[in-house]
Amino acid sequence: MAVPLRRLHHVSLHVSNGQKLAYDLVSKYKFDLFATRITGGSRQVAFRKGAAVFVVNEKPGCGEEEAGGLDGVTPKHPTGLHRANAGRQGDSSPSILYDVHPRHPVDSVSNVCFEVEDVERSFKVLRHLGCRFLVPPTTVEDKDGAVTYSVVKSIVGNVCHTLIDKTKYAGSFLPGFNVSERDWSSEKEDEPCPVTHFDHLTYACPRKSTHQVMQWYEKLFGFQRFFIESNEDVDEGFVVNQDGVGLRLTAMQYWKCSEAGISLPFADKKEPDCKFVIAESLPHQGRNQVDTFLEHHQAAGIQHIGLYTKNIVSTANSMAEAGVQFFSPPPAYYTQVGKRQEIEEAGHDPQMLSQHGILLDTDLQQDPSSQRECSENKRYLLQVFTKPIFAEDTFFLELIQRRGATGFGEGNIRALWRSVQVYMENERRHSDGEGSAKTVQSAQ
Ligand SMILES: O=C(O)C(=O)Cc1ccc(O)cc1
Ligand SMILES: [Fe+2]
Repeated sequence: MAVPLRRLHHVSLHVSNGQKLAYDLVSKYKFDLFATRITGGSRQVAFRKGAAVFVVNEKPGCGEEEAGGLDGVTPKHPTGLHRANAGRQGDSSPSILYDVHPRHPVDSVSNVCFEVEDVERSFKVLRHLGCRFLVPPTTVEDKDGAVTYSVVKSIVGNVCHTLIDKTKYAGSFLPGFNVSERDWSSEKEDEPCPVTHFDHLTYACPRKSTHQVMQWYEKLFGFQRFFIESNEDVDEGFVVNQDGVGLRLTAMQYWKCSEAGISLPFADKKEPDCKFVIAESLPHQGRNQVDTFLEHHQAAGIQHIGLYTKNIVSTANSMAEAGVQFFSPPPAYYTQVGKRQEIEEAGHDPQMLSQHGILLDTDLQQDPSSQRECSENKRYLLQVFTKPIFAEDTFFLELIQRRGATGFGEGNIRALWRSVQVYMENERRHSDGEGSAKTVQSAQ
């Protein structure tokens, strides 16, 4: 039996320069810094935008090992599964909570933390199914109650999952963190960046690994296949093989309220949570974004995260004004007769979309269940992709606004790839000219 997931709680990043990323997340991507945990051994800082929460962990200095990251938890308690009060500041405080210090050589987004019903039980079930745990069930307390967590290695590269049970915790984030006083629940009406949650998370994986990854998530966490396109082949997935793009995409999702019928205080009906996309490259198609990621990241892993926004134009505008760089397709994209009409029929202005490289794809599938909200029965989605956010050409963010369309647009993927190629070509020319070894930097 799979372990049911309640919801995605946060995504954590491990970087060498936490201050730089904190600055970028707040000043450029408009996230709010809302919780910190700063000890002698580490800095953990949490940022939120709606329900999208990132925890940035600064990598400890050289020489510290993975086990050192758990200091005080596993080594001192090799058999005991509980360790109360670890969150209280003091000598016994572990250097990192709710995660491990990875030994990954480059900055990486490596932990997706899920809330589960029962961490002890999940641990037993998953261990029985062959999972490797980096942290056994561990309890952390503060004045607002207790949280139990455990960290399991996933089948994808350096990705881990923290499983967390917050049912006995009344605080607003996690024990051990100092949370700022502001009321984060209220949503501002005139919010220029209305990002509400993580829409999807995309893994870059080696060729032919998709089935194994899908099976792992199905068997262990009850994920279900989600067809990106109605005529998608079950085995082949959604294949984009045109214009020099050679990608195989397969998507899966889970439900916030599990099949087991658990009643949740925050979700009274079943609804899909964040989708997971597995991307692998097709052979003999030349370079592509997935291979670039695998090379620079030195492992399979989280290639990008789609942030759901209610207004992509305003979100992209305000992020761009603050210095975020987006990939833009060639200007001809917005003047092609078909695309221009498609954009206008969707009620958008091609000129506005072109300013920041926003792409639009219309979904022509017939699915009466989601046509209500769309004009003229057309479902579409708008996407825009940022340039990589770390020093290496690896992880990037995406903004996505959906109008009925639940999948991903093939046209958008091809347009994105063209933009990346133009960008890489310019970078190459630039670095050849300047004799610099630098690859991609999000600039400013
Ligand atoms: O379209 C999307 O948002 C996806 O997430 C699919 C995808 C996967 C990998 C790429 O390199 C580009 C696009
Ligand atoms: Fe995406």
